[in-house]
Amino acid sequence: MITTDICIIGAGPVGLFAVFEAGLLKMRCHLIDALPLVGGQLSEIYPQKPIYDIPGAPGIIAEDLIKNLLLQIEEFKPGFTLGERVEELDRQQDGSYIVKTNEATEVHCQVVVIAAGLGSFEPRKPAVERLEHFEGKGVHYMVKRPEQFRNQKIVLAGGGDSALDWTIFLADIAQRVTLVHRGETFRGAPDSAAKVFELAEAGKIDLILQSQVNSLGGNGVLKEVSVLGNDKSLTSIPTDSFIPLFGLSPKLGPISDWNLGVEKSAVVVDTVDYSTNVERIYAIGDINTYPGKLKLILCGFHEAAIMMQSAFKYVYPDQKLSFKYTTVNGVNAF
Ligand SMILES: Cc1cc2nc3c(=O)[nH]c(=O)nc-3n(C[C@H](O)[C@H](O)[C@H](O)COP(=O)(O)OP(=O)(O)OC[C@H]3O[C@@H](n4cnc5c(N)ncnc54)[C@H](O)[C@@H]3O)c2cc1C
Repeated sequence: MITTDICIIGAGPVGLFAVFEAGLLKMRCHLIDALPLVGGQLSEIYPQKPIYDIPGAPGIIAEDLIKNLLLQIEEFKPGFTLGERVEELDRQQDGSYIVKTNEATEVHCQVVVIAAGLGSFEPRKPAVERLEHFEGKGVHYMVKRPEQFRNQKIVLAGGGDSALDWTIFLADIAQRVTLVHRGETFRGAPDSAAKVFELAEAGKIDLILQSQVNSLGGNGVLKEVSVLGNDKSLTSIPTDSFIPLFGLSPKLGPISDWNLGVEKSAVVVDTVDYSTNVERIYAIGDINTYPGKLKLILCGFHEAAIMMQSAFKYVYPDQKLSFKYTTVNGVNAF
């Protein structure tokens, strides 16, 4: 059995930064993630996307932010169990917990921090004939490595931020990008929508509005998509890759069995310290909800700092916590 002070479920950006905040208070952490790699959505969904709203790190590429977070917590020597999903929390008589995974790993801890993001997230799949048949043979639900699309003919579908951002990004490296959207206007950021219209007007991409991709064709690998217009017209587009981007459907998974307050697939927390309704269990980052919640990385970082100050009392019940600034470079490890 692994023994630690704080067990963090989810090694996304927020779970990783929580290790730093715990470390400043001399609390040890062990992280568990269902994915085989750390970084959460940043590693799994958009490793190459620039992030513009991290204070002091303008335009940082997602995977670089994760590398930096790992560097920042290195001195606190966190433990990692990757590729295993937390299934069960077992409360002990003294109030501590044993956290159990699907691979029978057990972690004994004083405090549980749920930093599980979207839970077990799955892409929303549109109703397109033969979509699943071409998965891995031309159909991609995420853009993990944009380079793989270099010089390809690509069709994207969707009207949100992901569809707009990737249309703009891939326009520079693909042979041809076509964006298909069922509406006339986009749900995504107005700036990105304006840029997409600009690219279409300049002839750099093809924009097909008021239409939907309705079937895929090819022999073994994807060769074409067929697009059905609202006016019932049918167009066939030669395609190497089809990327439907209709968001992720959050699934709480085992978290919904832990007697926590849950609203709209998120864990309800107290905004004083991001604690849940169950003592010694906190929830931070995208997984939690409270009035005014914003699902942003920097909000999760803030929650981690506040939450660790509150958790201190369970790890060091005999000590009084006094707030200090981090003024020393190189905090001692344990
Ligand atoms: C395309 C896109 C672009 C974005 N751009 C920005 C941006 O520019 N700026 C910004 O601030 N935010 C952005 N976001 C949002 C940002 O990615 C999230 O706010 C952030 O990832 C939340 O971090 P997190 O650590 O809470 O959760 P996540 O990154 O979701 O990580 C949670 C981890 O928990 C794991 N997990 C879940 N359940 C279990 C379980 N039972 N057992 C073990 N592990 C589990 C998951 O596998 C996952 O790795 C973007 C999101 C998307 C999809």
